[in-house]
Amino acid sequence: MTSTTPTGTLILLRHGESTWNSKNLFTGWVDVPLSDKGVAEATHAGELLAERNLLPDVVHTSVLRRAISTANLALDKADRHWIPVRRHWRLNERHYGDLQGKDKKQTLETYGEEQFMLWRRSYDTPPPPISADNEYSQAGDPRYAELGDAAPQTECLADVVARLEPYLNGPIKDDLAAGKTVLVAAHGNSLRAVVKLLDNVSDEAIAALNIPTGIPLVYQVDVAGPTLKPLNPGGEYLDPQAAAEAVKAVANQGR
Ligand SMILES: O=C(O)[C@@H](CO)OP(=O)(O)O
Repeated sequence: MTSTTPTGTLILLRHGESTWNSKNLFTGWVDVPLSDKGVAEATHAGELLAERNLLPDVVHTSVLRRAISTANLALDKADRHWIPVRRHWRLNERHYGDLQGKDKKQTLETYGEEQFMLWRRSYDTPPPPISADNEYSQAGDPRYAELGDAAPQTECLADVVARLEPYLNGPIKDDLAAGKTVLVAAHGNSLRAVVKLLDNVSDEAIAALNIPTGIPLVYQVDVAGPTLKPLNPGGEYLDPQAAAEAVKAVANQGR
């Protein structure tokens, strides 16, 4: 008797370049729009999906407009603008605490390489928390009202993994298990958290893993167990050459 593993197709898409990516500012939960280049990247992502006939049945996004706009542009290009949408703050970018709105190069110069990289890429050192009167705080933002005092004031990647895991192995896995092709439009660090969970990347190795803007990363996943398991570890970028170049640029931000 042959047994087949129930599998699903999970497409991860980091938003196209934002206006603050182009200005080299720490962004986190600040709700900035796409740049013109980001709009073009998001549209191109839709072309790549259509070319490969990878047509999502449902899309999950964060509650930040750079991810929402990216999903809309890509899906429109792929003629899938009509599919159901689910949004959740658990897919948001890492909250960057008091660094939100600060220039990456200036931060590197002020605090030095070691502190800069600890805040930016260490697994468990969060930046200092943001205060409620900071102009880039999310205090009072109605989209986070349900969180109350639990709303983060800063996060390290470990915090993002912890808040994202129940969503990945909950609503996203449920859609995959129902046979749907799932698009997740999210952010550099929330997708690093997804990749860490899927590929079981160590706390040390995840520091060197960067996600490029606007290039779909496709995983085939086993949906049978309690947690998603990739059948193609590391996934497949639909434009591997562009992805490799863009990954280097993300790694070098601030320099
Ligand atoms: O500023 C941010 O929110 C993120 C993503 O753009 O930056 P970094 O890659 O430095 O973590």
